[in-house]
Amino acid sequence: MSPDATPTGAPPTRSPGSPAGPAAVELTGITKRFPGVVANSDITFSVRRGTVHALVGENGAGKSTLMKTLYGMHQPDEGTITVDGRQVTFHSPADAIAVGIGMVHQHFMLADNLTVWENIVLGSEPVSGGRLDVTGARTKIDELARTYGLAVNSGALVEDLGVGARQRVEILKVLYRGARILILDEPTAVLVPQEVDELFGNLRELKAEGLTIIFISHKLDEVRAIADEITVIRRGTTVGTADPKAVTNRQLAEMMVGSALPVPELRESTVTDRVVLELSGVRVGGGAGERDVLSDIDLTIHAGEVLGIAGVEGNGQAELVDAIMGIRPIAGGTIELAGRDVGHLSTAARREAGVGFIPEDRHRQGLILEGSLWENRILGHQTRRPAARGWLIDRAAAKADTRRIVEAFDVRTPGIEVTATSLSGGNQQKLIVGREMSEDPVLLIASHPTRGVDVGAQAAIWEHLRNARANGLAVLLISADLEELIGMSDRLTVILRGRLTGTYDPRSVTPEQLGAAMTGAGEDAAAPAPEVGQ
Ligand SMILES: Nc1ncnc2c1ncn2[C@@H]1O[C@H](COP(=O)(O)OP(=O)(O)OP(=O)(O)O)[C@@H](O)[C@H]1O
Repeated sequence: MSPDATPTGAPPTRSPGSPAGPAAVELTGITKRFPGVVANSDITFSVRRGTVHALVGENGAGKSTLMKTLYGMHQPDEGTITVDGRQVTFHSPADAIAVGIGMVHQHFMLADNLTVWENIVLGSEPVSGGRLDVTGARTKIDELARTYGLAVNSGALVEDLGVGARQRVEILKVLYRGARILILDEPTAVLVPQEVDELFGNLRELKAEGLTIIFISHKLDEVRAIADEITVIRRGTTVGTADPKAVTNRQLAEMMVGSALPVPELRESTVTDRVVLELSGVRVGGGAGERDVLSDIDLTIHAGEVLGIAGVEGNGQAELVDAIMGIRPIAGGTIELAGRDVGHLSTAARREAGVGFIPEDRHRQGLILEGSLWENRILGHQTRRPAARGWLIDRAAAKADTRRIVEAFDVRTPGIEVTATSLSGGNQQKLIVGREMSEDPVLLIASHPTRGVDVGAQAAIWEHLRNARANGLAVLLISADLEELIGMSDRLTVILRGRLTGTYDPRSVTPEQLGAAMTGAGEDAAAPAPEVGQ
């Protein structure tokens, strides 16, 4: 450990590079530079065979870069990679796959309109006698699924699967290619608690079969629950390796960012009686012959109020957000913003009326990845100040405001001319949150606002939300992180199969009760919350 990284109440650490058992992976002296940034600087990282090894560190610390190097997506400028005792040089992921390394990315890469087995074999189709060996492929997949307890129906269409099942398909896909070393990039970010338990069960089975798992995560409780060892990186360098049984969250957070762990909490109520958003009887159709994806949605949010929505992914939250933002048409009901019917306005007109939007998928809806940071600043806000001057884009003002956001939201970047794609995931998220909270929106639709950000940045985003709420912002908060939902909401509701199924008081509800309501098991337990601010 470097002396400046020594946290107070130093956690038990081992110097990196001296694992007890045989190493499956040994990275030595890895340095990787990008223009203006040293993403990895002389990193040493060692993973014992048959263990689960977590990699933690603040946003932009260099975790993904290191894993992409191990997976052959980047070539290191310096350093060596050793897999199972043999030094290797990768020119592409195909080379990494050939020695048994597989990577499951945060953004799933499955084709929705294909079946599970088709997705799994895609790119390495088995051929027998010049023809696609469907039976052979399916038998092999079913065997893998059984061996590792990865329950999926290989004949199902991927579009019909929930997030947890999709992730199992991604894992099966890398196992099918013979991976013995699995890299998982923030695998639990999109999962609800029950799914996290299932995933951890799967990881234990994989480990029991001798596989090695490396995973990146910002969720320190989970890291301590599943990992055999934890390596912390900070500003591109290895800080140390910790024993999860002996280290606390606080010590880990201090190793990562040099600050204590934040807790989401709202403190005093700021809820007013001024209604900002009102949905009455909103219905969204599911397409020809399909049942509605949203039915009878009644919902009110006041100025100064955060309404949290809990739900297992795929229960209508994406459609609800799309309906409010005008991305999807409504088939019935009304949507009023500050008393004005906006239900049939375009997305641009709704934004113009003061709606900020932090989308669930920052790559598809939040950013132009190849655009510069300042161009991304004006994305979706082209007609508004500071970017607009009459019909023209005011570049100087847009750039100045981008610099302000970078500063205020601590976006770690060498400048505002770099492309969004060159930012780390967490820093991309901070840029979006900063953009959407600028221009004083009256309503903020926030889908997973702190997904993928480190504990320090999470605390900063919560603080920005709290301040804006105190100034009268109404927030619709959707999050898979129940602690965040409970801590940051004035009122909570659960979405289940396209309906809102009860209101909960965040001051008394437990994550377990919410979890039960999310799966439909706790419908009876729905206790009406005192109507806040009405
Ligand atoms: N393709 C790229 N081009 C330029 N810079 C890059 C590129 N990829 C990463 N970087 C930079 O390298 C540094 C490390 O980024 P990396 O994505 O590895 O961080 P991370 O630890 O995975 O962060 P997060 O937790 O936010 O995902 C950051 O400063 C990032 O901006």
